[in-house]
Amino acid sequence: MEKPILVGLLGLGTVGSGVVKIIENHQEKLMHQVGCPVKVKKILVRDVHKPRDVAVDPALLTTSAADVIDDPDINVIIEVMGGVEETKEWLLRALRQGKHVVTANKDLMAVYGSELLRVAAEHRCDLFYEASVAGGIPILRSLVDGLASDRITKLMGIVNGTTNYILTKMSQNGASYEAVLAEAQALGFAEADPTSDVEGLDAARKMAILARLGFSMDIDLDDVQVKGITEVTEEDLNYGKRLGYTMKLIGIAQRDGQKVEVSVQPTFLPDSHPLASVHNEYNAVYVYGEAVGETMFYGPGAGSLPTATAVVSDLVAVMKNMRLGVNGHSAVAPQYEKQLKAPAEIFSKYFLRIHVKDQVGAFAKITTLFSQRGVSFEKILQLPLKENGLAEIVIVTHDASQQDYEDILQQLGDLEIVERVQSSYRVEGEKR
Ligand SMILES: NC(=O)c1ccc[n+]([C@@H]2O[C@H](COP(=O)([O-])OP(=O)(O)OC[C@H]3O[C@@H](n4cnc5c(N)ncnc54)[C@H](O)[C@@H]3O)[C@@H](O)[C@H]2O)c1
Ligand SMILES: N[C@@H](CCO)C(=O)O
Repeated sequence: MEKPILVGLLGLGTVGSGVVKIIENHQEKLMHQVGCPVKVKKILVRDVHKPRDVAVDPALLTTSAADVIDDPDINVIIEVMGGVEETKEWLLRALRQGKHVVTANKDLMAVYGSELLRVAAEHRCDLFYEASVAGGIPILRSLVDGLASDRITKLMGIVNGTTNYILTKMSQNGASYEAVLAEAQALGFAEADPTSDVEGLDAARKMAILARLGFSMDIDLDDVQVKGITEVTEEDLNYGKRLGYTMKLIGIAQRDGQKVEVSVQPTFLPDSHPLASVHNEYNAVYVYGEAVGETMFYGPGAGSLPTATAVVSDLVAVMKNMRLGVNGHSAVAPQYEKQLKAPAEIFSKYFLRIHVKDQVGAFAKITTLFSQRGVSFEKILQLPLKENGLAEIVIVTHDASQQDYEDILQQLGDLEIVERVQSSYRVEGEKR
């Protein structure tokens, strides 16, 4: 029998347990694909005595990272422990010793991906990170290989399972935000600190990775405009329903000419849009290519086994490369210089909900602000409020530039008749 490929695992939590299960349960298939057995040789954990939901030989467990990273027999390091600074140092150490790396860590790849990929190439090592974006959906490989011949112009996706789970349950069952977040944590979708899920940062990291690959530009996390779902209310979701919209946390990366925009924000989509029917922890990424047109990739975006599938598929890719002797080509330097759009160059429709004093002429003052900027209304609702002398106005605009819209919002806030701006969201996915 051929010598086995030996794997070192960093982390044995939700994803790590799934990785161990898949490597054990699919041994025959892996063997068929790569022609030799695959064995987990060492696993880094924090507590060797902790009960686990996967059976592992206690002799494999260690609390010393060096036992895994510096083991000369280990060929591939699988990093599923999370963290950024220390994790980066450990992975650099592994790469410099000629070990291939597979990681599910978008926090790391969004910030240090370019550096890690460069060091991997210098040492003729593979560094794959399919699981870092959209869990079980093979979206990175689809962009890099499947759509390699096309020019991608837009990526639009639901790339965070936790927030999609929360928005789905809030809107379908009227469940409370806190209760559903706790459910998502119990189901293993949420990050150890779910702030990065609900405040949009997790999705922003994934969009930075997607945009970098899709547009072949050095997009940084700081280039992504981010807004999370913490301020989304039941009233907003209900108004959306009345207007035929579904609320989703949407990542958008769009290229017009040489200029790009990348953002993550709660967004209203028409109910008929394919992304509107992506529910619970499922993810989907819409990819528009100049030649291919529209494609959509759909699947589970989080969870133990779906994510582990992507990790182990990366492991298979590393092993196939090892057999062919072609490791170390996973990094392709960006082809284009990054050019970000200015706010005056970013266009969309907007949903706006404001509370105004129910007085003669109030509405005219509001419409004047919009018309001065050349922004027209597509839909308007006005309802009296229980609160004394106030009315609620809901507006959906036609296309407006982000610059014009932000200026209007600021001027609305200064109007004496406007009590408060309740909420404001981008509206996407309608024919322009
Ligand atoms: N859970 C998912 O659905 C999912 C999906 C895609 C990507 N990811 C990513 O995969 C990684 C792991 O996620 P998870 O959900 O399995 O997290 P987890 O918290 O369930 O597991 C991480 C494990 O690593 C261990 N660990 C962390 N630092 C360690 C250290 N210094 N030494 C020893 N052990 C350490 C923790 O004790 C924990 O058991 C993260 O980067 C996450 O963003 C998770
Ligand atoms: N917390 C992440 C895990 C998958 O990356 C999510 O909810 O999508």
